Parts: sequence; C-alpha cells; structure tokens
Amino acid sequence: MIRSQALRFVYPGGATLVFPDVMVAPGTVLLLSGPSGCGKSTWLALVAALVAPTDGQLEVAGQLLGVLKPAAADAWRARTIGFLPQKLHLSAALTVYQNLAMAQWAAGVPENAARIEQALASLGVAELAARLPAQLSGGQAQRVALARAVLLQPALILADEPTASLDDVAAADAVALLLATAQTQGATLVIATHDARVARLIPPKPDGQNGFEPLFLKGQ
Ligand SMILES: Nc1ncnc2c1ncn2[C@@H]1O[C@H](COP(=O)(O)OP(=O)(O)OP(=O)(O)O)[C@@H](O)[C@H]1O
Repeated sequence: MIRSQALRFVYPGGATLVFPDVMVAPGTVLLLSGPSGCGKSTWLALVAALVAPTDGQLEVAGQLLGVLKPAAADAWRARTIGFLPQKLHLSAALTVYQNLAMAQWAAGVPENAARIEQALASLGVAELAARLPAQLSGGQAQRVALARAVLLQPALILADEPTASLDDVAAADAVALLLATAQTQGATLVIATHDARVARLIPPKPDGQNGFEPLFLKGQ
C-alpha cells in the first residue's frame, strides 16, 4: 500500500527531512510517531500527494507519487485518501449533511444522500445531520469529520493527532472508532501521533502479534 525508498523532502529555505524506507502492506495499521518537528505532518503530506518528494521514490496504492501534475494529484487523492486532520475543518456555515455533500462535490462525484446517511450512521451520528458544526460536541465533530473522511471509501485513511487534547476515555473512543472504521472498510490506517497512549489503545491481533506497525521518525 505504501512503499518508499530514500525519501527526502526539503522545505524551500528550511528543514531537510530524510525519511526511513517503508513497505506497508494493505490493511495495516501504521503508527507514525516521533518528537515534535520530526516530520510526521510532512510524511502525511507526501503520502497524500499534497507535496512532492524532493528525492526518492514513493508509491501509494499502486501510484508513483511525485510524477502527478497537480490536478491529477487532486483527483488521485480524492479517490484514494481519507484524511482526518487535527483541526477538523468542518465548514461552519454548512450543516453536517452539507459538509459531507461538499466532500462528494469536491471529489467530482454526484451527491449521494444514501451514502452520506450511511457514513453518518456507521459512526453513530446520523441524527446530527441537520446540525451546524458549532452545535456539536468535540467528540461528535470528530465522528462527523471521520464520516467525511471515509465517505468515498478510501483505501488509505490518514489520521493526524486524533487524540490530541482528548481525555483518556475520549482518546480510547477515538482510536477504537478509527480501527473499527478502517477494518469495516478494508482500509489501511495511518495514525500520526506523539501521544504514547495510542500504542496502548491498539489491541493485539488474534494471534498475539502487535496490532500495529511502528514507524518512528527521529528527526534530523
Ligand atoms: N512550510 C515550512 N517551511 C519550512 N520548514 C517547515 C515548514 N513546515 C514544517 N517545517 C519544518 O519541517 C520540520 C518537520 O515539520 P512537521 O510539521 O512535519 O513535523 P511534525 O513531526 O508533524 O511536528 P508536530 O508533532 O509538532 O506537529 C520541522 O523542523 C518544521 O519546522
């Protein structure tokens, strides 16, 4: 699902980030961790084709990134990636339903009310469809943002610091929700975090093996 080799990204006039090689199989839960400033957000941006590698190879869901023109990268991202950002970016003026409809519109697919209702229902927030984001609790808003992220049934879900500023109960809920959603959809899941609780919240596989693969970025 994700394969990188000698991946490097240089911010113009800024940091040079060198990333370890990875080979992530489909269906994996990848835990991307490391200290503040080590490059987690940049790695996510590379994998989502929001920025192009400076050097090296990066292949995601069978697509070699860095060769795509911006419009093609946008279309590929809409088809392939479900992004749960740290700041949820729900449009304040739109209802929950309209926020999801806008995601379909932005991806160039026809509005599909049944799919929107199904995505909201699968995250237990169907009854909130007519509310505005300001009328949601933090946990409800995160569920809505996750429903939006998986609306187009992406092969890869990227979650950026999904437990930041959550108490233990809410953090456990957020991680369980991500794992269940990825499993139901058959998606690969990347959780970027510097929250040590997240690793403890991912249960081992039935065979006793670790439930996630670690990718630790040391920073430069
Ligand atoms: N637009 C930019 N221009 C120049 N340097 C940048 C830019 N964005 C990030 N950096 C630098 O790149 C490095 C990696 O940043 P990044 O945001 O990817 O780290 P992070 O691990 O996600 O950090 P955090 O956990 O604090 O969110 C940092 O040294 C940061 O200062």
